[in-house]
Amino acid sequence: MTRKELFKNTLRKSVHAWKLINELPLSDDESLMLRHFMDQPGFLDLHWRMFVPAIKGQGTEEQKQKWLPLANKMQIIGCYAQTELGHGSNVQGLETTATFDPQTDQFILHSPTQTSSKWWPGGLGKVSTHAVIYARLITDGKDHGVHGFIVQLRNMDDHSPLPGITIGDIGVKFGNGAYNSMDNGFLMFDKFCIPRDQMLMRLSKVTREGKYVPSDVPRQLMYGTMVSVRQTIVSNASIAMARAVCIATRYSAVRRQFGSQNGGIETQVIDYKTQQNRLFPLLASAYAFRFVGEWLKWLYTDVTQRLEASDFATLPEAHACTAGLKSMTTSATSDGIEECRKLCGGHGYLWCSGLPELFAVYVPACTYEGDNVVLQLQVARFLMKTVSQLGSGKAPAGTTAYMGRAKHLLQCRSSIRKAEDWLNPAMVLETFEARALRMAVSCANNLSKFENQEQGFSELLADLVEAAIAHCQLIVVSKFIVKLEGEIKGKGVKNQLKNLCYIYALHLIHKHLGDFLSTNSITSEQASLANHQLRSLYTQVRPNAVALVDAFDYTDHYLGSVLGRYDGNVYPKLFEEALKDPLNDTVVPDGYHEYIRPLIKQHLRSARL
Ligand SMILES: CCCCCCCCCC/C=C\CCCC(=O)SCCNC(=O)CCNC(=O)[C@H](O)C(C)(C)COP(=O)(O)OP(=O)(O)OC[C@H]1O[C@@H](n2cnc3c(N)ncnc32)[C@H](O)[C@@H]1OP(=O)(O)O
Ligand SMILES: Cc1cc2nc3c(=O)[nH]c(=O)nc-3n(C[C@H](O)[C@H](O)[C@H](O)COP(=O)(O)OP(=O)(O)OC[C@H]3O[C@@H](n4cnc5c(N)ncnc54)[C@H](O)[C@@H]3O)c2cc1C
Repeated sequence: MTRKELFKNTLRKSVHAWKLINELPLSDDESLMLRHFMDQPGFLDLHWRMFVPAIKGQGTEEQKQKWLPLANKMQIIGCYAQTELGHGSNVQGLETTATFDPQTDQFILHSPTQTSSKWWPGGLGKVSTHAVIYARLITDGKDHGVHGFIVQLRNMDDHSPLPGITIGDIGVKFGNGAYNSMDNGFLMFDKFCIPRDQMLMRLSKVTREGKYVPSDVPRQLMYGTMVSVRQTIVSNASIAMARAVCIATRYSAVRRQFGSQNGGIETQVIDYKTQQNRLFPLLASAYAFRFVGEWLKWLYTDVTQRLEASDFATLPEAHACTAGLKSMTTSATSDGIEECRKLCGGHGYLWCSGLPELFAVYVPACTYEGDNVVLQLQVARFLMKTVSQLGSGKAPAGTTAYMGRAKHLLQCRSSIRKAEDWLNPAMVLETFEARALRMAVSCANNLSKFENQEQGFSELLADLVEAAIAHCQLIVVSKFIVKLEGEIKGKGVKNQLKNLCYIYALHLIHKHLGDFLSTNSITSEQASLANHQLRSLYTQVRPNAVALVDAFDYTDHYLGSVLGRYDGNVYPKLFEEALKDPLNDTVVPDGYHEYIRPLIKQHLRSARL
């Protein structure tokens, strides 16, 4: 499809989905499932996942009563317009202004520079009638920082932009289809006025007289919508990883290369230990991310309930966990999808393998909802704070509780003696805890050598990110282990999941061996025992690998991959796909008479001379 066709077709699908949701009707969970099968980014994502939650989280009761019924019936369509051309990560650096005019009881929204143009918001370019706009609040000449406002963008009769608003799509993005179904947009305000009651005023207010009244709740609650989406992105990482792994695993069982004895059949590539060493850790990651996603959902629900009761104690941890796990799982999934493409050899590069499109549509997850490095630095700040409070009498809680055993973890030596010890959950966990704590403490020690903490922090950024990743990996491993300790339905399933859990953990040790060795969390002998155990786990997973991806229950239609077909009938279908290509509509291609024939005829003439 052309961009225009793709966009229009996505509108058609979205509106049809909305019709089904109402007519059947579908529950919230079923509606999410429908979005999952629609399988295309579109304006509904931003309306439901960001616009509505922003009003719910930051609006007063009156604002919610006014705006939510309209949004819930989709009588208005909204988006989340925070990022600008000049600033995305640095939210406090946004430039759009919202200046209160006491004469008219209005805010005047203005884009003072080119870099202050809103740039990127999904659904903004062509669809949204409204947006939650983030802008600097100015009253009586004083800048109070960034706040949220509900703003109507387009005329409700003919969809034209309201006077004072310039709006459009930012252009084609990475990939062929992929994220191009979405109208990511730009927006500029030219002294555009909105009534005072359209500032989202749950967290702070501006009175009729123009007085700014901050509330006593943390201002970071303004970032709540991002926390909520980051949490869902972790579960989505599992879905995308599982999809790529399903394709690569099934195809690896179909594909044969080398190893034929006496004219017999060749070896299935899935039987090569190199293939297993690249594929099975990704299979394990798909399960691991699913379980940590379930846990994160619980954590998010818990913190939301606490916030409602004005208990803000766990907010920093919820922020660190959602930011860190969003970052870690999306980076691993993007890399994993690309690895799955390579695992499928040349055919993985074909569009009909399903992997190029999956990669193109998935990879912006490393950037949207917070650049992955920027987010790990938030985790690092949280860890440095926690380390600095050790010994103060305040026991670390939640995911940093292990730091409370700092004395032990800083000096303990791993008691792994034989390969099977690597199947002991307590030993594995302690190894990850020791590594994470030692990396965090080492960063804290290095930071303390700087007189200026901020300067030290910026000097040590790379180490800090690594410490944050170590902490996040510990969380994923520990939540996988917790999952195994709970009730798991299905005969034999627990053993399979155990294998995957240890593959996940031991492969991380292998991949980050430098961390584990340099922190003395393990010795090189223990590392080689881990590798030995890993190979044995691969052998155990091998006979069940296809069943473990079939368990994701993806239909062929959803997978959209000739290589990942359930029936394994790959080769005839590759031909079928090739023959569908428009280039094969004619035997002699368009352009032959214009370019090829004159070229070769000229060659023949000169050859005769
Ligand atoms: C089934 C298939 C379906 C598929 C559907 C997929 C689902 C996804 C749908 C939507 C898809 C895409 C949408 C994408 C939308 C967007 O991208 S919206 C824009 C997102 N933008 C960002 O994420 C910006 C990133 N930047 C920030 O979040 C912050 O500014 C940053 C965290 C970098 C902080 O910058 P600072 O300037 O340092 O922060 P301050 O504002 O000064 O605050 C400092 C303190 O506040 C704490 N903090 C920061 N963020 C939060 C938070 N969210 N919650 C709680 N606390 C927070 C921070 O730790 C500091 O605390 P301290 O002072 O140290 O104690
Ligand atoms: C597909 C897509 C959809 C989006 N949808 C929306 C939307 O609906 N609404 C919306 O408001 N926004 C949206 N965005 C914008 C998105 O949230 C931002 O692009 C994102 O937050 C990253 O910010 P940035 O572009 O400013 O990156 P930058 O911060 O400019 O990053 C550039 C580089 O600088 C590095 N960097 C930046 N700061 C630091 C630092 N402090 N320390 C070390 N390194 C640093 C980063 O790691 C990165 O390598 C979307 C983006 C994409 C790609």
